[in-house]
Amino acid sequence: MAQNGEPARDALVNRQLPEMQLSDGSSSSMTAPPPPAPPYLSGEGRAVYRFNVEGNAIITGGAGTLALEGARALLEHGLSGLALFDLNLQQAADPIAALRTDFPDAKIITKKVDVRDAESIGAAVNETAGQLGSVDILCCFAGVVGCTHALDMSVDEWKRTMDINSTGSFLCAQAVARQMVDQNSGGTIVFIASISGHRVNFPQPQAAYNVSKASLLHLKNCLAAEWSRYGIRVNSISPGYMDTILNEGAGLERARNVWANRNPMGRMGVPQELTGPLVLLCSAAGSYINAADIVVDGGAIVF
Ligand SMILES: NC(=O)c1ccc[n+]([C@@H]2O[C@H](COP(=O)([O-])OP(=O)(O)OC[C@H]3O[C@@H](n4cnc5c(N)ncnc54)[C@H](O)[C@@H]3O)[C@@H](O)[C@H]2O)c1
Ligand SMILES: OC[C@@H](O)C(O)[C@H](O)CO
Repeated sequence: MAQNGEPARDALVNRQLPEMQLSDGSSSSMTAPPPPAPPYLSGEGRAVYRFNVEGNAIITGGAGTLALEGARALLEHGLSGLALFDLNLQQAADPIAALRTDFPDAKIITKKVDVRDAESIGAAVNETAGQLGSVDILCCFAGVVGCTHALDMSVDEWKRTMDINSTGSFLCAQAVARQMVDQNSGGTIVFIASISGHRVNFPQPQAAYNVSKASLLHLKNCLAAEWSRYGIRVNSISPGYMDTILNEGAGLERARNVWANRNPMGRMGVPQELTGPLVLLCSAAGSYINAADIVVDGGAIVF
């Protein structure tokens, strides 16, 4: 029953969750993590304050264009510590240095990590927790794209795309969720999926990429269902065509015109346009957003 505009919080806490069967044959019985404390509508409970980003984040593909823009936004909203994981950190030496200059109070570290390598991910997550004190947020941006007709697709290209975009995101989420469960502090995980996971890209042939991104949309549902009991929210963002290096070369010049012409807004997106949803999902403003996908594509998906 609501009183003074606030939910009856007592009714929401100490709720027993349905038991879940574990892999060792036992079952877990847990109490639901509590909702945020009141006041909801006044003072620091106001929405504007709920967009503060607290704790420390790991961002994979952290040397990429969209990831660096996301990192900057999380730091602007209060992130204390940031670990950028990428295979090729050198490509982003300048923007990473700029983040360190612009956010002198934040601890910013980098780790060379291949998201296909479970062992090195585990070690890097442990080291990050040691260096920053905790891991509270994971954003999985690491990804690759290829434009090969399905008739010509090699097994190696198919596997590489799936290994990095799909399995790589799972391995990072698993390692970070293990850390979050040990911390007993909950957390939030965001996969960067794509509108390519919702529909088939046109005009470029991208079966492997499209399927890898579709897998993330359901993976976030599965992990949200399993990990909410530990206070871990799992969501995704599906960008449309954004103006980044990923969409340059490889014969994509003609495709760029097609994408803009088929978009109700008549243009591609710019990296900054992803940052609002990322901050929402990584802050208390998103505390009841779970297993959701936020499409950021100018309306391309319906056109
Ligand atoms: N740009 C777009 O239009 C668009 C649209 C939808 C989704 N996305 C997704 O957003 C993410 C970021 O895209 P971007 O445009 O910033 O591209 P980007 O190429 O700038 O960034 C991708 C990053 O992933 C890193 N990476 C690749 N393989 C890796 C591996 N095995 N281990 C660790 N890191 C690895 C790269 O080094 C690179 O820094 C990708 O997952 C992409 O699929 C992009
Ligand atoms: O659907 C948009 C993308 O995921 C991506 O930018 C594109 O398909 C890469 O060429």
